[in-house]
Amino acid sequence: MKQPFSYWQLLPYLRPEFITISQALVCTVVFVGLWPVLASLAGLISTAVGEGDVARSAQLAGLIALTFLVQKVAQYGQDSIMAKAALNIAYQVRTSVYQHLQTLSIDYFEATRTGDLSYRLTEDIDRVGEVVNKFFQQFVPSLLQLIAIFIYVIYLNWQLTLALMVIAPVIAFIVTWFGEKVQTLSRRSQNYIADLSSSLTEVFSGIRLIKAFAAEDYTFNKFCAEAEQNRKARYATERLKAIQFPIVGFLEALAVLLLFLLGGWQIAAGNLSTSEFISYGAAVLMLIDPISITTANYNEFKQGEASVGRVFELMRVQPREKEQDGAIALPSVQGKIKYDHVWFAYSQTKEWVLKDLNFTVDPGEMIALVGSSGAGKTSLVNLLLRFYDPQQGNIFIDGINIREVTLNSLRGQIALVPQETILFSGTIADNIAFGQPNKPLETIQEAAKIANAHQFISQLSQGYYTYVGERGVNLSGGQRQRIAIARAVLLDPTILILDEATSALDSESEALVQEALDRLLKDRTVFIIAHRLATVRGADRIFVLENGKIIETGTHGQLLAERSRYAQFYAQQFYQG
Ligand SMILES: Nc1ncnc2c1ncn2[C@@H]1O[C@H](COP(=O)(O)OP(=O)(O)OP(=O)(O)O)[C@@H](O)[C@H]1O
Repeated sequence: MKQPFSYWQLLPYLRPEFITISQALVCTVVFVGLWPVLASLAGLISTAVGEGDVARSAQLAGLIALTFLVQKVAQYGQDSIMAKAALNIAYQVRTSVYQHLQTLSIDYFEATRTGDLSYRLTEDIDRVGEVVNKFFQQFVPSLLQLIAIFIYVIYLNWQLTLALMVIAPVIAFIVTWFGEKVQTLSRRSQNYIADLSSSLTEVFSGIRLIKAFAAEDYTFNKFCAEAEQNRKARYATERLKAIQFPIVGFLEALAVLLLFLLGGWQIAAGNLSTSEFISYGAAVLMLIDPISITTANYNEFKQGEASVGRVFELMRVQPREKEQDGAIALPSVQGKIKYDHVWFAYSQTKEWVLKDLNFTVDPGEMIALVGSSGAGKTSLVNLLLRFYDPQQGNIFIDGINIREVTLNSLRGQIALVPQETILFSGTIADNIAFGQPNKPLETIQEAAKIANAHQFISQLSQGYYTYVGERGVNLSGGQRQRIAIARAVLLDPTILILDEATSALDSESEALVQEALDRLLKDRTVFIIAHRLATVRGADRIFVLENGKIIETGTHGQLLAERSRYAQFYAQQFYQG
């Protein structure tokens, strides 16, 4: 489907820059207005030189130099002020798109290729900034220059101007045609480069799997095919541009020749003096630059329109889990959780993933969720964080419906420790205090001590200031888990959701992680997606999920005694443990 887009969408971002742009335009008017003055001075000095009048020639030369100087200062003002406005606009667009993306639901990011999103936020927005800059810095001055000089040449000799105008529509038609073509081709090649960037992100993040499956050739061939598509599309655009410029240039040359012929005719007819003809010629030469600049700009604007479209398309995506109007901040809670006849389906599949969940968890209780893969454990906890909303039923924390509270206040009281610890680029301290930049180092260290992480962090070369994440130090699985635990300790949530790591740790590391977890879980309401025997045994209650339903609840001992489904599951999953 073709998206409705145009540069009008940039208008709200131009408004705050109104004063800056106006200042730049004042400089533009001075810059442009001096062109006809220079053309007429060129006519006068050529006559003075022709007459051998040295004094007048020198006087005029001084005047011309001064005019040029003023004009160039005005040009500097226009360019520098406009660059500032354009960069401000790109910055505003970039930050508002980023802010908007943050409000979107998890499923949007699951369905969208991250490479494509990054491309839109970087390359596309840069192009938007460039277009705004060129519009005011080049296009508007060139257009005004065209208009000013045009009025001047009509004033000098309208017959000559009329004749020259015959060629202008031909050029305009050819320029427009090429512009449309270039836009179509360039949109295609931008899509290909976005595909390429997404594939690269996938490949680099899945590099272990690719190597493990010896799939290098397969991914290389896929990469080559995508790179080839991009090459072809880019070449088609470049070839078109290569034809466009010579054709427009040739037409311009023809126009100049025509000028000489017609000028001779007008001088012979007594309608034009030689000095005026020289001014006329100088003015026409001054037309060439703005014509080629507006031609080039037109193409860039067409290309840029594709970028504007791709950027603002993101702004039109609406979050699915919205805050209600008048949502209140969730007050500090005790941690009583109630699922009241909750039914949930993912929007893509529409099949019920959770069916009529109905339970209450008391403050400080630890619930282990067990069940086979796909039973709905992750979905159950996702609803508590409002990553998704249930289609039927409601969830309450301390009796407050979570749909009625602000997302920040809800999520601020729940900590999530995922199976895989994600470390962001930054120091270890930044990672522990993730999202809480003002925490003092001592508090961070306290959290790390509780999480059994302090010792190994202190042994790193730069301690808490050691860089991790991309291009940072490598940490073991157990160390990463303890950083994730420290993160949760620092957040000190009332409610904790823990997706237990499945990968086996060596026994020393396991003991350290377990000890850290025991401290973290104390006195909080906890949901653990349990993969280990020790966890299910230690839970106050176990919920056994099957096909989106809770089929059994109870303690480990109770459930085993009942010869339940849990007992079978236990035998299969944990017996070896
Ligand atoms: N984002 C999603 N979009 C569509 N369907 C999904 C999504 N996430 C999970 N599902 C489906 O929902 C069902 C429940 O998945 P869920 O991840 O909650 O199960 P789980 O018990 O946590 O499984 P596992 O132990 O493998 O993580 C599965 O059938 C799964 O395919």
